[in-house]
Amino acid sequence: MTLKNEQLLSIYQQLHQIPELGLEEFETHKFLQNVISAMNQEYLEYRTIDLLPTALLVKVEGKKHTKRIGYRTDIDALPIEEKTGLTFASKTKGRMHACGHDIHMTVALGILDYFASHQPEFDLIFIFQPSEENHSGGMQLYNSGVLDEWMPDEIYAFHDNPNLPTGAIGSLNGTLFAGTCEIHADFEGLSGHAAFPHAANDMAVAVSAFVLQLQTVVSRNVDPIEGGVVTIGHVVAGDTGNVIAGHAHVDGTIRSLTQVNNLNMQRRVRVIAEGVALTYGCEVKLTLHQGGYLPVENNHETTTDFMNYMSQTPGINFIETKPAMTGEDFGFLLSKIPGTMFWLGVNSPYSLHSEKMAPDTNAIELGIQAMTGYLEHRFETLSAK
Ligand SMILES: CC(=O)N[C@@H](CCC[C@H](N)C(=O)O)C(=O)O
Repeated sequence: MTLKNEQLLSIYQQLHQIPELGLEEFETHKFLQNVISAMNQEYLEYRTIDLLPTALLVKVEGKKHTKRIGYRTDIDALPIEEKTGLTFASKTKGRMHACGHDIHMTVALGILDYFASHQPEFDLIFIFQPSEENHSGGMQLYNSGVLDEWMPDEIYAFHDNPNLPTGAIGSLNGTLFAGTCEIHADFEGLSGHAAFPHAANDMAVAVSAFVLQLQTVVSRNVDPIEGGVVTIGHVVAGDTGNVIAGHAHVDGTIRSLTQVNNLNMQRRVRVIAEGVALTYGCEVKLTLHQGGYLPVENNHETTTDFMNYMSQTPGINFIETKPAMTGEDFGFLLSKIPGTMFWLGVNSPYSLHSEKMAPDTNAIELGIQAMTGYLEHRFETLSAK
């Protein structure tokens, strides 16, 4: 059987209702297994990973085994309270598929279902990967060795994009997404009475200086043609208005389109933190964590073929996009396996990670059609080589 559009929509709505954070996607894993177990099993083989129990790999045995193509979807959600008002909104308080990984999973299931009943020319490896938003699920999966026997020769994945028209396919040759590095810093000073600042060491002042000085990293240390991002999204200091804060904490992110630039920005953030500690006579504990969030660098050969197919095939709206400062741990997989990441338009007025993000679900069918068509075309290209 092949899944009909109403069934795909129902799968999407059920996934949307059960968002789970990275490494906790147990219900999602079970749901995926149930859906896949109803497909034609003739060509399917499965792998799970003891150390990453929510991951699931499915091989579709091809007619030939001389090439292997990987297709990856992420499966985790975000710690966000949903405010879409949808009838099938999240059933779990404080959890939401606000990054559209439920769309990614549904499209992956649609493609898998198609090839489960139309045996592919070569082996296909479907990777249902946990924890894209944090904990570097892609890197953990790769390092687990699960792919060693099933290593794809090339790999593909997409991210949904609320700014593109429904079903549009976007990509580029080169770096699609940024490499990211998390910033976490704790400042320790001395709390005291608001009336006696000279007898205390105010971490509200120190952390303010840190946040302001970080603004010089992109403006003064980065080649303006290359660009970069340093965002501090979370600052806390002290507890009340008449007590000097003895402790402050910040969380943020560094983003750049090259790894060289990312390392340069990390070095500047470290120097600024040390400088603030010296200036304000406090202790600072700084953690910079990049993990597997390397820049997403599309391979020239696969991406040229992908873009040619998408731009020349009737019925596909292909848009050559600019690089974006979003991060993706698919960057790690692309640093090991050549391949292509692309966008799928879902036309929503609300951005990724918004509590109101509600993708246009018509994109599901269009995404499945575009990608099954491309894979069939890719098999022909590879067979002719
Ligand atoms: C597509 C997307 O929104 N990805 C996330 C990836 C987060 C990486 C890491 N946890 C970090 O915060 O640097 C993004 O925020 O871009």
